[in-house]
Amino acid sequence: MKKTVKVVAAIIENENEEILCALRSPEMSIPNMWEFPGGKVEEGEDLHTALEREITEEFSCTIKASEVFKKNVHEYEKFIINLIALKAKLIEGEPTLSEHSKFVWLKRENLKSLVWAPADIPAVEQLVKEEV
Ligand SMILES: Nc1nc2c([nH]c(=O)n2[C@H]2C[C@H](O)[C@@H](COP(=O)(O)OP(=O)(O)OP(=O)(O)O)O2)c(=O)[nH]1
Repeated sequence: MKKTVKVVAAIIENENEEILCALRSPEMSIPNMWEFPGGKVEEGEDLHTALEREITEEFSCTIKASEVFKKNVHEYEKFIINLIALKAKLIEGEPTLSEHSKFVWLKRENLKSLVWAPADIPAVEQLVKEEV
């Protein structure tokens, strides 16, 4: 049976209504695909704490996570992902690359120009439709 992993992802919006998009590196699972940065929720951890921890680990900056924006369960070849995307704001520092290949800040209308991890598509679609 495939394992289900619970993953939180941050939709971090800046003051220009741009959203942080990160490219998974060739060494990561689901390589060379764009995602909303985040990672796996640890045992006993709440969603907000998990997300804030992951962003500090991966981007050396501090965010404040807010509401859940979109949930999606997606079956990959090797596992099932329960992806929970939360809105977030940068509260300290600027994102710095470590594990990812690159990151970009994009306006909602340009999000579909990237090749997204399949599990992220519903969140991308909802963001493109969202009124700001
Ligand atoms: N962080 C993140 N992961 C995503 C997204 N969409 C998607 O399919 N994934 C997949 C890629 C990975 O297989 C998994 C999350 O693992 P990860 O590698 O980012 O998390 P982690 O840092 O906790 O993992 P690790 O240290 O155990 O490798 O979920 C997304 O938008 N954000």
